[in-house]
Amino acid sequence: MPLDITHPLVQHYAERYTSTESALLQKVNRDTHAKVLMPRMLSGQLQGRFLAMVSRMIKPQTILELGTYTGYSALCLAEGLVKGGKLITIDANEELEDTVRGYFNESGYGTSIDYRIGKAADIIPNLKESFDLVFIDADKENNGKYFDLLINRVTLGGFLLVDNVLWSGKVVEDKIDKDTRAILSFNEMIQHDQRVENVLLPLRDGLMLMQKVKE
Ligand SMILES: C[S@@+](CC[C@H](N)C(=O)[O-])C[C@H]1O[C@@H](n2cnc3c(N)ncnc32)[C@H](O)[C@@H]1O
Repeated sequence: MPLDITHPLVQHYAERYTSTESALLQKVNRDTHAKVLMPRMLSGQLQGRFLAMVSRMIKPQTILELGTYTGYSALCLAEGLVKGGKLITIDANEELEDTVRGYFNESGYGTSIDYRIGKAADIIPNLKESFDLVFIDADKENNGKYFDLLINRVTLGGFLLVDNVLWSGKVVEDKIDKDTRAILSFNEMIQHDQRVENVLLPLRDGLMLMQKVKE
């Protein structure tokens, strides 16, 4: 049985006292729950407002997201882009492409978002940019590989966020499956990496927030 990271009543209270989503984000959230497989993957209001707030604090010129899904978190992160800034978001699933492009165009961030379809590990080596903010939310077993591929592409003082690092609480259970093992070893690796300062936030399914402090 997966654990609730946050007591459901506390979660509900936190959502109630967090800014509401824009009309477009509400639509993305609603449509995803009505029409798309695994809607639980969508960041949602609380985490989405957190991502938007972090991005607005950083004011990034360049953002990279791995795992676009229906575009919800990309739209949140784009809120903090400086004028002329760019967000690259990558997803392996081409089935959602038209819908997601529609949301991006509707958002007003359409020209700032570079949406790529393909496997993250194939696309990352061809990216020329360095990034002020990276959000890793794709295939969880490759979190470590993505961190290794990207850490030299993050600007000094820049930030990374990795989602689902508490894996429905399975990280503290006795019985460990393959996916949980990958999450555990990623968290362990980050804890010992001197290039980053890290905070594991028990928000939703766990967010690892890191700042690159050393080359
Ligand atoms: C958890 S969802 C992303 C949720 C989204 N970031 C949000 O918060 O609304 C994970 C996404 O990663 C994508 N994905 C899985 N493996 C991938 C890979 N190797 N490369 C790129 N995307 C991948 C899936 O297709 C899925 O849409």
